Parts: sequence; structure tokens; C-alpha cells
Amino acid sequence: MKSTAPVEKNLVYTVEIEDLTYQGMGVAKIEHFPIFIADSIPGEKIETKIIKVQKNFAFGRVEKVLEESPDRVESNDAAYTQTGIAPLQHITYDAQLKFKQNQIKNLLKKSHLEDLEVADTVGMENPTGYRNKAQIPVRKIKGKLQTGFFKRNSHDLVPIEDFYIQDPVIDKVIVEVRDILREFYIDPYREAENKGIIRNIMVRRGRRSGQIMVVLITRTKDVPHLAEITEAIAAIDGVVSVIQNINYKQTNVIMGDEDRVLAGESVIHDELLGLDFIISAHSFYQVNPIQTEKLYQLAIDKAGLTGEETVIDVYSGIGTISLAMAKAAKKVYGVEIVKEAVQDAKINAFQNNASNTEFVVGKAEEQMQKWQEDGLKPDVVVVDPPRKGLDQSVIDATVGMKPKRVVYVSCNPATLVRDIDRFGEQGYVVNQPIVPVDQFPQTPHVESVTVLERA
Ligand SMILES: C[S@@+](CC[C@H](N)C(=O)[O-])C[C@H]1O[C@@H](n2cnc3c(N)ncnc32)[C@H](O)[C@@H]1O
Repeated sequence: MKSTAPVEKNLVYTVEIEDLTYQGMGVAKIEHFPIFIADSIPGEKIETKIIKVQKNFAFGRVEKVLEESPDRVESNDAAYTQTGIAPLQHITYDAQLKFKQNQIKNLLKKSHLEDLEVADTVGMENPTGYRNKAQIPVRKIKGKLQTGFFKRNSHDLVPIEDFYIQDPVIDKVIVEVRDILREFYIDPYREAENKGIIRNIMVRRGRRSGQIMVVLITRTKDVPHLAEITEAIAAIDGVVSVIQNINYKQTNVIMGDEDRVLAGESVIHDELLGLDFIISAHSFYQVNPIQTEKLYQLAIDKAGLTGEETVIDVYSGIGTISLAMAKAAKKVYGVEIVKEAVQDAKINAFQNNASNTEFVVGKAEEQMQKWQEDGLKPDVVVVDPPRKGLDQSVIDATVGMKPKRVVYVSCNPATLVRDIDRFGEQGYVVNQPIVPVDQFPQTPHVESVTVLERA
């Protein structure tokens, strides 16, 4: 069937950028037909070459910027945009912060909640080199083992050594591990056939502690020269934990279920808000520790604790928010689905003398209902869900327990706005500005804190 799109692949068009998608792509329109163009900014006039045409939209590439936005800065490396590591790198940091604030405002408007205020985004002083965790694919390119990142919407590896938004020490460790794997001729993973050995390298580094964990994610349990490889990795400055994770499956999910500690500890330590945390390979830990302290402090301040409150921390991970709140509350309960994270949380509570905490492994959907049935009466409920937001059952159980306040830490404004609406139907209202906190500079991700109060 012949396409009815008003644009044709490989042809060049002059367009004006009208908007920025939540993925950070510029949007232009020709006869109302949207064209998504990476590396472009609203207000710019550009020449774009069409690279892909779909039924209802097309993708274009910037050929030439004819009229430049004042928000444009020199891009660092095309690979950061190509791979989606840093899709906003071409925009000034101030404009990035504004973009994030506007994303929440626009979504509120679409849901007829435009009366709610959104504060200025809390930014970072140095918005690069912040990530404390890397999960890097390993592939063979022209016969050589390479580490880097996949091109957007593909599994074609672009070799990268400086990842720009990652802790530069982590970048260095990845290169060292890559060179060790090269030295022993370890076969990189071949996805199409589910063959080869080394799939990914995961590196985590405690910003305060300097402790480094290296996880080799392999397709097979047996790895040639594993003892020598382990010894060489364990000798890298700062490495305190070397782990093998085995993922046999042909899947996009990075880690498998089987782990073995090859050298050192099974965890690393890090410090947040004066508390010491252990973090294991499978546990969630916020990736930007500098901003995390600001985010958690905001959540604590907004919870309005006096030392007398019962708090439930839903989606508690390794207990970071729970323990930070436990200092100012009577009792904190946490629920989290990942068993290892809950084990970490219990040890973290013990290490930090937080005897007023209790952590449960479970699905928030079930545990909240159970707590409600048991007659638990929290004063404050903190929720920090994954991107899909809250299940209706979590909202119902929360409302059923009648907390005075719900502090909602969100990493996805679309589900946040949906959930504000659902809470609103049950009498919980937002009286204070929603505060975006930039956890992910140079990327379009938006984190925020909202307080809902019983009307
Ligand atoms: C955004 S993280 C927040 C973790 C923690 N509050 C922190 O800041 O480190 C979301 C957490 O929810 C957990 N999770 C995902 N689905 C869940 C569910 N249905 N029930 C309970 N926990 C879940 C994840 O394992 C993850 O630890």
C-alpha cells in the first residue's frame, strides 16, 4: 500500500521545531504530520533528512541548523545522542531544568489539574559524571571485543570509553575490565544465536565510600581463565566485590537469577544523609547520590515528622527512605518485592541502629491490603514506585488506612499525574507545589516529590 505521508525517506525538508517529546526529541510538523528529530530544540529552524517513515509519523535527522535556539550548546559527542545516553546534551542545563518542570505542568494541564503548582526543578551544580552504576553491553565489532552502548532502538553497539554522565572512575574500570577480557580472548555474546560468553559488565561505585562492585554477566557458567580474570579485576583500585551473574536466556533482561561471588564481598557500602548502606548486585539504589540526598531530604521535610508518627515506606528498596525517616518517626514499615533488597534493608537497619523499622518482602499490592486488614494506622505513607506508578489496589489500601499525608516520590510524571487524579477521587488533595528534582541531568527523565493530604 502506498504511504499517504507527506514526507519521503531520504529527502530533505526545512521545518520549524515546535515541541520536545518526553524522550527529548524535537517535533516538527508538515501538513500536521509529526516528524521526530533528535538533537533539535523548540524554536529552531532546521533542514531535516527523513530517515524513517511510519504510518502516522516519521523520524528525521538534523542536516543543518538554519536558525539556532539560544538554548543550544555545543554537543560533546554524537554517540551520546545516537545511543540515547545523553539526549539533552545539546541543550543548556537551565533549559533542561525548565523542560522538566514544563513536562509536569503540561501533563497536569492535560488532566485538567492546571491549578496545581510546580516548583522550579532542583538542579545539580555539575550535571555530568554523576551516575554511580553502569550496565554496559559487550559485543564483538570487526573481530574485537568492545564495550559501549546500543544505538537508540537497536542492538548495534557503539564503542564508548567516556560515558559523560557516569562517574569517571566507573568509565575507567569498564575499560580495564574490557582489556582484561580481551587479554584472555573471552567470546562476546552474540544475541541472534544466543551464543558467546560475556554479555554485560555491571559496575557500581559508592560515591562516598569509593567501593566498587564489578559484575560479569555471562551466558555460561563456565568461563575460560575465570580465576585469572577474577584476580586481575580484583586488583583494580577500589574493587571490593567481583561477582558472576549467569543469564542463560535469550532476553533483553540484563541480569539472570544465578550469582556467585568470585572475589571479595557480595555487597558494597555507601553513605547517604549520614547513614551507612550496604547494596547488593540486584538491589535498586538511586543512581545520582548527590541529588538523592536532596530528594530524600525533601521527602522527609514534606512528611512533617515530629517523632510520634507511624510511617509506611512502600517500594522501600534497601531501606534508604525508611531509615532516613526512622530518625524522626516512631515506627517505619517497609515493603519491597526484591528479596535481596529486603535483606540489605534489614542489615542496614541494624547497622544504623534503627530498631524502630520493620521490612517485609512482598508485593505492595498485597502487603498494603494486609496491613489495612490488620488495622495498621499510618500517619504518613511514602510511595516511591517504579515507572508504572501505583496499582489501584495500593491507592485503595492507602486511602483505607486514612494517613494524614501521602508523600509521592515519582520517576514518571505521566503515572504521577494519573495517580494524583485517582487520589483526588478519594479525597486526597495537593496543597503544596510539586517539586521536580533533577536525578538524571542530560536525559529527559523527571523525578519529583508531591504531597497529598487528606482533605
Ligand atoms: C524507584 S525504586 C525505589 C526504591 C527506594 N525507595 C529507593 O529510593 O532506593 C522502586 C522499588 O520498587 C520495587 N518494586 C517494584 N515493583 C514492586 C511491587 N509490586 N511491590 C513492591 N516493590 C516493588 C523495586 O524492586 C524497587 O526497589
